[in-house]
Amino acid sequence: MTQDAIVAARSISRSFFSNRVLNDVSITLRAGTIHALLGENGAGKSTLIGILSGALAPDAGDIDIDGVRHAAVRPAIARAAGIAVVQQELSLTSQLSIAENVGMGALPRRLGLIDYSALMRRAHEVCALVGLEQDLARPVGDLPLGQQQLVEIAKALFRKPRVLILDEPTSSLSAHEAANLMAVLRRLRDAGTAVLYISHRLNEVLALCEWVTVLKDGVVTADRSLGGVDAQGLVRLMVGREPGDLFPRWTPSAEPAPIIAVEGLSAGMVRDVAMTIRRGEVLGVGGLVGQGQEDLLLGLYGAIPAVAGRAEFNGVVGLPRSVPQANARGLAYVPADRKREGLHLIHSIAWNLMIPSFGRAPSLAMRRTASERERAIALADRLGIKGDLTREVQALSGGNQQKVALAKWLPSDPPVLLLNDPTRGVDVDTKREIYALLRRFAAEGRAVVLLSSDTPELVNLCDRVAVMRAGRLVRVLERTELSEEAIVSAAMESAVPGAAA
Ligand SMILES: Nc1ncnc2c1ncn2[C@@H]1O[C@H](COP(=O)(O)OP(=O)(O)OP(=O)(O)O)[C@@H](O)[C@H]1O
Repeated sequence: MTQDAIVAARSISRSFFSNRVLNDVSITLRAGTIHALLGENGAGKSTLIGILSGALAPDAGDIDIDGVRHAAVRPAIARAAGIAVVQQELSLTSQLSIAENVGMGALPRRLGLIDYSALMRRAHEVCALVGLEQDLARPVGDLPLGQQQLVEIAKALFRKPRVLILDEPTSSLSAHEAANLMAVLRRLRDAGTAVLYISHRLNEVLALCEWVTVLKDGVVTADRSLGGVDAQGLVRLMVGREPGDLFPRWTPSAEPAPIIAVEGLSAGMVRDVAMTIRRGEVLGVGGLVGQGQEDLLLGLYGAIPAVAGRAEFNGVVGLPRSVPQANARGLAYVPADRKREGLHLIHSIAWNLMIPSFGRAPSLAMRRTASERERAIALADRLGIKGDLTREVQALSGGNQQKVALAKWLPSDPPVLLLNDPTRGVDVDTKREIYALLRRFAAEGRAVVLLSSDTPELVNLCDRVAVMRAGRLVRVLERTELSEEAIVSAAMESAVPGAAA
């Protein structure tokens, strides 16, 4: 690469207590280059970007910014140099408006006061750029997770960064929004921005990036051009061995009789949805971000009130009116926002895994039973959650937190499992394990409803895919009709009221 280095980190090491997370890591970010940073969950990617952006100090090593050497980057230095980060976990303030969140920390001022018209103008520009079509006065907390992710990206662009670091920016975006973001990143690259792009979606990395640095257990195992590398080659670089197939081979096992049948369901954003869910199937739920997919799952789960609808649920007539009622009818729900809903962050991995199914409180620490402990160990093993199970969940990498959130539901074997984007932020090896697990689950005669922003996952794993737009179910694609193009075009078509799954 011949472009100018803006940031050059050399021999960076960093430990948390006795755990050495980065070991002698060097990386150079150059103007006009999109650079991928890859590695499995827990490899040290977020820690490295924390160090590059001033959120964390290294224990050893130094960092040149525009040719000036720093032992550690302070946040003010990073800001002045134009380094902006889009974090994996959102850092927005729910009560503030979209515009205020986007401008936060860089509010334009005039005569000492906030210049609201300049704020709105610039906020409009960057929101339009990322494809966020919303009233900018709306509180961010009202938006679904995918749109919040767009706000987070708009917030970074608001600062006109010279170095833009994105940690899993498309993990809650649909194929359409992700493609739009990639077009934006290419334009920024062409205008000279250095982009560091972290993603577990390898097709995106191949389509977007010119250079890759791979971390494995905190050590750089590759730092090279992406020219001539294919998806299998990327996996090989990351896991250090020959990759197997990502998706399991499976034969359809759906029973014709539905376990759940719903008509005229309206709940939250959802309008007049008719659908069936069958034992033995994985039913995908897709579409553009924020079209009511999450509300559909929450409506089925009794977590948001249904204003209308008839239903038969596992032999019982009527929609569940509350989460305990849904649990009693055999439904489990794994939320997307693991930090806020799925996990008890200040408790250990073991404690989280020991919480028995359907919300019963775990036994007190002094009285934990051997079977609870054994269950936690077996679950951790089943999903490849490595290391000491007494660690607090908040100290885990994002992907490993997601594994814990999923693992805690597995032993209860609920007849219907509602999953909200379960592989978001999860590395390729764990994805493979989760996919195999979900198909096994279906083969055992249970039903899986898989809301996913990852279109290849919908195509390769699902018996049928329900596509939503503006709160309505516009199309149900059967297995024989499934392709990424079919899902995207169904998502973009205008709504067809009354289409039924
Ligand atoms: N604040 C912290 N305290 C203790 N350990 C931490 C802390 N932050 C990160 N770690 C540990 O550092 C290691 C690297 O985590 P990091 O988040 O950098 O990984 P990552 O490559 O970004 O993973 P992912 O793909 O899952 O996001 C993990 O073992 C994690 O548990």
